[in-house]
Amino acid sequence: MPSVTVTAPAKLNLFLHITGQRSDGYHNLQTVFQLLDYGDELTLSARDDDRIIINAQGASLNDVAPQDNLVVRAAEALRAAENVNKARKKLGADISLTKRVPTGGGLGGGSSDAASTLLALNSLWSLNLSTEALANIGRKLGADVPVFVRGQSAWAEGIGEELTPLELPERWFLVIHPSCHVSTKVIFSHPQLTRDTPAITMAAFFTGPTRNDFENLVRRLADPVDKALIWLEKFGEARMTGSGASVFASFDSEAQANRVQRKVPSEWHSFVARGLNRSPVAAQLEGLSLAKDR
Ligand SMILES: C[C@](O)(CO)[C@H](O)COP(=O)(O)OP(=O)(O)OC[C@H]1O[C@@H](n2ccc(N)nc2=O)[C@H](O)[C@@H]1O
Ligand SMILES: Nc1ncnc2c1ncn2[C@@H]1O[C@H](COP(=O)(O)OP(=O)(O)OP(=O)(O)O)[C@@H](O)[C@H]1O
Repeated sequence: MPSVTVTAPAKLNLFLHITGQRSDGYHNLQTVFQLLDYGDELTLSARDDDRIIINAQGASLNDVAPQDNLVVRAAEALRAAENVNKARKKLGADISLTKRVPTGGGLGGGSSDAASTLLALNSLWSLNLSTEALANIGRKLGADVPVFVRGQSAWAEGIGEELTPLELPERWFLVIHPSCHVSTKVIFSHPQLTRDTPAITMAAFFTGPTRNDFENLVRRLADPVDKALIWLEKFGEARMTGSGASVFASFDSEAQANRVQRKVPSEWHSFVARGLNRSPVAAQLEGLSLAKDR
């Protein structure tokens, strides 16, 4: 059975404005997704029966049952999709997941795992679904899945699914995950969340002031996030990503980011990553297509 190893890159939200709330409760946003060269790793192979078996290793997935893992939910959603010919063959897979991205960190780790699973199984199962079809399946698993399916850093509007690819300047990021978890659902439904930031243009992102609308609220609710931001602000402009709890600052070079990382207090998890305009997943899957053609 052919197998393939793919990355599931993490993301940062370089800014995040909440511009309104829809009648279904979801919030309209403006954000820039910056993909990172740091992520989880998945190795997948097709099975000749219809079982989907996950073997997850690494940090912080202890409380997630296998059937709730976004990897398994993505595989099941893919084979249940309308445009998949179910009569053709058994669609099963063995999937091993190595987690590196802190869970619930605003780094999109679970969403990226789901997207990489959709992309890899589309190829391994020879389904030939379009990127558009995969992004639509992904959207039902999480608002952040489509950007990872499309695989490019992007300007996003709507609930995060209206994407315009961006070429961002090359930067290095120091990301700190203070040891606390912020629930996306809880923070989105908080009565004190700012939900009426006026929309800006894409050009204003590059030139004007922006912020993360969750940040002030999360700082008040989660002391470790406040402490991490105060610490990181000594070295540059520090900001929270997504709905928290991770915070980041950007640097011109890897050496500068590494120098600051060496000073990070030991109670916080941290990593240094380069910003990517393109996800490595498409290139990783090209190798699989070539092997299948041989
Ligand atoms: C904060 C961000 O990470 C920014 O990139 C995303 O908007 C969140 O994306 P996500 O983690 O994939 O979130 P989902 O799993 O889709 O949603 C979790 C919960 O957050 C709320 N939610 C999410 C996205 C959104 N635009 N508005 C919302 O109100 C909903 O109550 C939803 O039930
Ligand atoms: N493979 C997975 N990796 C991480 N979390 C998973 C996975 N499968 C299910 N989950 C569940 O999804 C929740 C969200 O995880 P994730 O790491 O994507 O959050 P996040 O980084 O805050 O995401 P976002 O920035 O999209 O809000 C976790 O708390 C966990 O219970």
